[in-house]
Amino acid sequence: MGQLLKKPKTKVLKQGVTLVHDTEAEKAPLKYVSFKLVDIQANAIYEETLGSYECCIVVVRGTVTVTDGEHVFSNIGTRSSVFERKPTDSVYLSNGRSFTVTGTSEACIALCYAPSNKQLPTKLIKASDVGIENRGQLQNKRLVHNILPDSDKTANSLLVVEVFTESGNWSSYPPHKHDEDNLPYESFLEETYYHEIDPPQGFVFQRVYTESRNIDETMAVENGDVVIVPAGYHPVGVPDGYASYYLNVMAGPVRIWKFRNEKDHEWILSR
Ligand SMILES: O=C[C@H](O)[C@@H](O)[C@H](O)CC(=O)O
Repeated sequence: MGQLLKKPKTKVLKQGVTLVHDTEAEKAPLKYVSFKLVDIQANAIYEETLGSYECCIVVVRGTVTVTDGEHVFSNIGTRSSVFERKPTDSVYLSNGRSFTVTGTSEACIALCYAPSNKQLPTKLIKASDVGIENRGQLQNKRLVHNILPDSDKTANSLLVVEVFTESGNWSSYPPHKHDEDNLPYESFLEETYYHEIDPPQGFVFQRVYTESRNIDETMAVENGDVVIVPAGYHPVGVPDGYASYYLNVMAGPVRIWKFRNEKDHEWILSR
């Protein structure tokens, strides 16, 4: 297997708290972005103190209570499955903050990290405040929940978005990249994908490839996998009969999402 596809690797941290993904521990080839996925049982507590990182805690499913010692966000989370296709609650915590997450039901949280040196206020990103976008046409349609878009100044470097792609459709397509620090034409953003598939025995195809093809991995991605995008184009194709969910984390030297479509495939936008 190449180095960009990460399968779940469970590690019990303490009673009722299981680490499922940890890109840093898995030595992912990333400098800016890191990602953890944690399963929390009811009444179990995950705790962490952030160094020079900020973190967006996304309540993937179930409900939790988050506190940083000053704020308490009780019983947040809106769904028992991502495939309810509704936005969820998230919490932004800046560098230097300590926090705990207590399960108020059986829950799964995504911890999305990026560098941060200027401490910003802790913030509950309510489901009702998440921007919803229907993008694309024909077989390129997808539903996007903008949890932390670059237009939202809550964070210093973190960008977080979740994307739903229905049966037989493509997303992150036409292939685009954001791997050159060349504004205003393109920004450099590393990216992670946390994938879920419905029904869960399904798979999606994702290719990650650079202009030079020094990176060129085509993966069959299964439910619960993570894909690392250090650079390059990164389209996703969803087989007939299945639905795809992925949670994206992006970060780089400048917090702007400015991508470039691959010239060979840009024509599909003008149909
Ligand atoms: O760069 C961002 C990621 O590729 C996805 O969030 C993508 O933009 C989703 C989409 O528009 O298909």
